[in-house]
Amino acid sequence: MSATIIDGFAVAAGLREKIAADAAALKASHGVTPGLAVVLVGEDPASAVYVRNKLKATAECGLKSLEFKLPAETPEAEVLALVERLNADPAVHGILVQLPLPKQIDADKVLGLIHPDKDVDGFHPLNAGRLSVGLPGFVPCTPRGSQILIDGVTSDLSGKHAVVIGRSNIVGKPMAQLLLQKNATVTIAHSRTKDLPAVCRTADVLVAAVGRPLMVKGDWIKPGAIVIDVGINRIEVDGKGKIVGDVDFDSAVEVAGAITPVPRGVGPMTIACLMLNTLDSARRAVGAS
Ligand SMILES: NC(=O)C1=CN([C@@H]2O[C@H](COP(=O)(O)OP(=O)(O)OC[C@H]3O[C@@H](n4cnc5c(N)ncnc54)[C@H](OP(=O)(O)O)[C@@H]3O)[C@@H](O)[C@H]2O)C=CC1
Ligand SMILES: Nc1nc(=O)c2c([nH]1)NC[C@@H]1CN(c3ccc(C(=O)N[C@@H](CCC(=O)O)C(=O)O)cc3)C=[N+]21
Ligand SMILES: [Mg+2]
Repeated sequence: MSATIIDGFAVAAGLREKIAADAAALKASHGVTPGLAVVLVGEDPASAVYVRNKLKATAECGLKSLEFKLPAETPEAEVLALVERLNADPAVHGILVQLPLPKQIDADKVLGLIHPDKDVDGFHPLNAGRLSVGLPGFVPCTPRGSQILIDGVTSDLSGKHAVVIGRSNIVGKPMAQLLLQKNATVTIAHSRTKDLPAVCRTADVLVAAVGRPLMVKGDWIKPGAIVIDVGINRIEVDGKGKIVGDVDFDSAVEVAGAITPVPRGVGPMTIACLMLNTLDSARRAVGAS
């Protein structure tokens, strides 16, 4: 038996179409175009791909994007000043500071300065707190997009065991919060977890957000489980660069019930949810929601 392959690329395209229609309606009713500011410090080649995909998606959805490319050696104070300027700019509804930041810059300081009402990444501690206590706020894009894909293949997570591998503030922890809201029984695994394969084998839903290429093997997976592969890893195969996930897709697809590929799985959903958060932010700013 081979798993259903979850087409994140297609789901994301559908989402972008809906966002484009809603953005056009907001423009007609309130004369406002949702604006997203992306701040990129340094020349990380992986970041460049994401930034390019974001620009494409904003154009497709009829959103305005403002790009700020700063040299790698930019002092922290300058990044903080830019964030303050964007906080004060009424044409900017969303601010995204691409991570990782160069080492002279304290990421927590920068993320904490982004106005929580413009925090479309959902990384500000206020939005993280809101998610954890069940108040409305911005939900981080990757977990939000992953949850949409999970909802597409199962309507009831109640009492199901969900295992999230990874406990980062940007993926693992908020993913666990969303699954908990759906009444799943949630386990968060990480680098100190003992016998990770055995823990994974008990998962009805397995989310891998680790950053270790092809780590999760087919024999770690419970037959029929939903497998969401968040990992984006660049590796060399026969001297050629290739992107793979944290899941060994070829062995996992034989065991899982449904699985996301990499690329064209979670990645495009992250970007679509960023557009969604930016649209939501603009709606709130003009009192249209
Ligand atoms: N598709 C998308 O849109 C996105 C993809 N990504 C990708 O997702 C992956 C995870 O990203 P991110 O959360 O930022 O990564 P982090 O490096 O911040 O976190 C990785 C987590 O994995 C855990 N971990 C590391 N090694 C192991 C191991 N051998 N066994 C079990 N757990 C382990 C770490 O544990 P500990 O806490 O103990 O160190 C940590 O909690 C990356 O590949 C990244 O590129 C990220 C964001 C968006
Ligand atoms: N402040 C901040 N917010 C982020 O959301 C953020 C970040 N920093 N830093 C880096 C990670 C990673 N990330 C991805 C976004 C899109 C794809 C994506 O479009 N992936 C496509 C193409 C992959 C490719 O060709 O490289 C796919 O999986 O099909 C992947 C990964 C967002 N991140
Ligand atoms: Mg993907």
